[in-house]
Amino acid sequence: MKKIIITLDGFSSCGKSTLARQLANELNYVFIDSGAMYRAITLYFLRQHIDWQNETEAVKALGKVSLDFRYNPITGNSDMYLNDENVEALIRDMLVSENVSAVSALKAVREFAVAQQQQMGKKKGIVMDGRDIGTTVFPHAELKIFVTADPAVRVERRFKELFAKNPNITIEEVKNNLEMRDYIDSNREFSPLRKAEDAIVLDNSNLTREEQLSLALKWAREKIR
Ligand SMILES: Nc1ncnc2c1ncn2[C@@H]1O[C@H](COP(=O)(O)OP(=O)(O)O)[C@@H](O)[C@H]1O
Ligand SMILES: Nc1ccn([C@@H]2O[C@H](COP(=O)(O)OP(=O)(O)O)[C@@H](O)[C@H]2O)c(=O)n1
Repeated sequence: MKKIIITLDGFSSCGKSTLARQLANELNYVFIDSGAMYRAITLYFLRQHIDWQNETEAVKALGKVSLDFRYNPITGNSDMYLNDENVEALIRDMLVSENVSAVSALKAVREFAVAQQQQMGKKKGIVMDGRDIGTTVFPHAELKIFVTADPAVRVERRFKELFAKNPNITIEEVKNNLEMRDYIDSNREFSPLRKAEDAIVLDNSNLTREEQLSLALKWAREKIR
């Protein structure tokens, strides 16, 4: 059967990874959470105290970063590995969330991540979510979805998720982080978050996970046919 590339882009916490994972499972495709790669790079920079505004230092540090996704048989998902260490939980930390958009705005970081993402899509049969997947990484993808949801709904969803892991987190903290990242991601010079012209908009503010999947699957099957 014909294999395609499916891209999902959009603001923070609107359900992109959830939908991308669901789609990949249904279609037996590879799912790549591109945000995890930017988060892992950020974790490395923070740990090594890299002055990332210094381009030479950032490029040198990137030379020591090795990223890969490995299947986790317990969760059934793929975990992010940074230099052979499973960092899946660590990269969801608030400290990483506070710095990831600044790191992701750097030209050297984008070139580093995008080249690897394009390589992963060579054989097609892939669902990738992020901010610039339909615009920069795979501009010729067969199906592009721009996921969106009401800002208050997005804050509530992310808060619920983070609160389950850390009851000290406040809704204000989550809201501020989402607003800050959305602003930086949309206004940066290289590969800002944009809806690709040929992307379909999916507003899931009032959709269940099952409803969003069935809509997206319908679009995917129309393209695969
Ligand atoms: N349709 C939905 N209804 C309710 N919660 C959802 C829905 N889709 C995703 N979520 C939840 O919202 C949160 C953010 O989803 P996620 O997929 O991580 O978003 P993104 O990848 O866009 O940042 C997660 O806790 C996820 O389980
Ligand atoms: N393709 C991508 C994916 C993520 N990112 C950056 O990485 C951050 C974290 O991405 P993420 O997908 O994990 O974000 P959320 O799931 O928290 O919304 C984003 O806020 C962007 O700054 C990016 O620049 N380009």
